[in-house]
Amino acid sequence: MNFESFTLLAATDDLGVEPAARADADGLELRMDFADEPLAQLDDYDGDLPILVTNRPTWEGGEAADTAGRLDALETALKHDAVTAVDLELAALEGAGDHDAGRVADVARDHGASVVVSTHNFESTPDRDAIVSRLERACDRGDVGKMASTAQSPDDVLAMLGATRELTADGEQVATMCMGAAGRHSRAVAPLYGSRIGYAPVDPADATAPGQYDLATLRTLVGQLQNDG
Ligand SMILES: O=C1C[C@@](O)(C(=O)O)C[C@@H](O)[C@@H]1O
Repeated sequence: MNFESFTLLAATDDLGVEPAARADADGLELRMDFADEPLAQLDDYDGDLPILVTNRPTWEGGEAADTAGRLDALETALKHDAVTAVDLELAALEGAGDHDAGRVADVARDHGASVVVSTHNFESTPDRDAIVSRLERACDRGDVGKMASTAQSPDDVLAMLGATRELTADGEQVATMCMGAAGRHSRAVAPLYGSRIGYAPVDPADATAPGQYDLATLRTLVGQLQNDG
């Protein structure tokens, strides 16, 4: 996955959804922190879609303990040919937590995999300049800078879309979305402003974040809006 154009990922904790995702997804996001035996799942995987692996620590809204083992698991996952991208938290790359995530980025590059550097806010959305500044730091450390914030108003979504457009115009690769009910439509609209990655569960009951559309719906929405252009 090079993310040179919009890439829609089926977000999941179960690689068994791959056949059902093929019609609408460009790849899978395996949320290793949500999954049962994620490395065994990767050992058994024989699907067609490429995989981005994420192992989100508890301090960034996930379920993985902040241990060296969390990063070790990502490094082991990167040894699988189907794994062509990895998500690393900006905070982990900038020294938060107890372990240096930079070693995972090095392994990713050794395997020709893309590095998505992510940052999340489950309470609010910063102003546009703060979004730009934080995403620039993320872009400096990987191939795509990603922000998922929580919108409380249409103004929050406007700030995220404006930042997305600004950074894209500057030549940066970003992935942006606003979580929650007020931000939900940004998942369909942000790609028109340059966002490179979307996340959606095959089954809406299996959402990995607030406000996600199901995969088929998001593919339809983005496709129709892109065709309107
Ligand atoms: O960081 C992201 C984005 C996301 O939180 C979303 O809002 O769709 C979903 C997560 O699975 C993914 O790792």
